[in-house]
Amino acid sequence: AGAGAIGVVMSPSSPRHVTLAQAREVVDAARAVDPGVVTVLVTAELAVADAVREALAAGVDAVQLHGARYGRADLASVAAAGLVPWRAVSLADDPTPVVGAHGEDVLLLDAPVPGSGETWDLTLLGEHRPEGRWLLAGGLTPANVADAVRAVRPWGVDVSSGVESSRGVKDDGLVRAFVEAALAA
Ligand SMILES: O=C(O)c1ccccc1N[C@@H]1O[C@H](COP(=O)(O)O)[C@@H](O)[C@H]1O
Repeated sequence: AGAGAIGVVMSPSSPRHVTLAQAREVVDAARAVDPGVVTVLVTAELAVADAVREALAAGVDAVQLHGARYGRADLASVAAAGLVPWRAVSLADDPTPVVGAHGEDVLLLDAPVPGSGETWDLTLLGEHRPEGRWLLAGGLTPANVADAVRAVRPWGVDVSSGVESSRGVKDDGLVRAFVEAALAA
């Protein structure tokens, strides 16, 4: 649909959790369509050593670690394995977010519960809107993504629930509508 990156969720309690074989299949399929697409292993639960092992086996480019449980040492472990570290937090975890503050290449600002489809109050960012490579996430949909982009001007956006027909099932039309709205904003 024109997205610059795709994620495979490896977080056992998520309805989107995939096996290694499924992750490889998704990554290979995405690259067949767009060899330049960035592929990301997404987790809020795996120990970093497990996330790195699965990421290398799946052949992804980056690892997106969600939540305050992951710190600088975890992001360093990702980088040491030759993978690109992405840090994902809510403002409750990090009220004054700065890209790279924990060694991440990309910072993602999300609602408190990742993958919940819940929005959060973007005005809370106030004067602490990050600069550089940061992604906005949390309850984005084809209907609200343009307003959100115009409000806080992120480097990019990320979505999961808002492009699904039912929980855990992506909808091709919604994905296309989301990317179109985001790129036009
Ligand atoms: O989608 C999940 O189930 C998930 C599980 C564990 C960590 C992250 C997860 N998703 C990420 O959550 C945000 C926002 O999702 P939503 O659009 O609000 O549903 C996004 O970064 C997803 O990659």
